[in-house]
Amino acid sequence: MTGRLIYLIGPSGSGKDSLLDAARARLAARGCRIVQRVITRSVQALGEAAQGVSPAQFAALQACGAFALCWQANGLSYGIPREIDDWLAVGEDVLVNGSRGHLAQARLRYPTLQVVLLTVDAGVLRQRLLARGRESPSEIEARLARNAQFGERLMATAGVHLLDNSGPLEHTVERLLAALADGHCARA
Ligand SMILES: Nc1ncnc2c1ncn2[C@@H]1O[C@H](COP(=O)(O)OP(=O)(O)OP(=O)(O)O)[C@@H](O)[C@H]1O
Ligand SMILES: O=P(O)(O)OC[C@H]1O[C@H](OP(=O)(O)O)[C@H](O)[C@@H]1O
Repeated sequence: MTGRLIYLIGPSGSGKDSLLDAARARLAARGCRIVQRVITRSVQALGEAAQGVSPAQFAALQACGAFALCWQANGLSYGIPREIDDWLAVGEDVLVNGSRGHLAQARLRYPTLQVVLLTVDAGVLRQRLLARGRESPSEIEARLARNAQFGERLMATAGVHLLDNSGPLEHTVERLLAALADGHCARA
């Protein structure tokens, strides 16, 4: 029996961490794990359920095969611990906060990956990033510029389930849970 790997992606500031936090208990009640990421970000700026490591520590973990998936973006390195393979192997569903830039590689390793793309109106996105205040104004502009690389191409990609988070977070939580329960997140 193999569990489902659900790969949540979306622009920086679209609300991935907020959505995972808000849905965490209900996902757990359904047997879906949310994996803790390893990120080369200072503990002060983590702002999410992630493990902060130095670049040297990240490189050492990567070298010894600690990650099922890993990527670089926004000047940081991100790793998904390989424990997810054990969970999937015993039939547990696993949800990861992924990267749009790493989607093709993730699909190569996990051909049945279920992709959920969180979307948000452009003006709302900028306001949310500014209000969050985790990055400097120039870093925020760089993140918005990164979004332009992806454009709307991903929204038209087969096997990508769109989930809009421009409105209240509680509504997005309900729609995520419904999509997962109904199997609307078709396997790629
Ligand atoms: N539906 C919503 N309504 C209002 N504010 C929201 C909503 N969803 C998220 N936010 C706020 O938007 C900001 C960005 O959300 P969050 O940090 O979860 O985004 P993210 O996609 O995880 O970003 P990143 O990829 O950069 O970590 C936060 O300040 C959060 O509180
Ligand atoms: O732009 P793309 O490739 O989708 O994602 C790049 C990475 O940046 C964001 O993390 P954070 O804002 O640093 O927490 C995402 O969660 C992702 O891991």
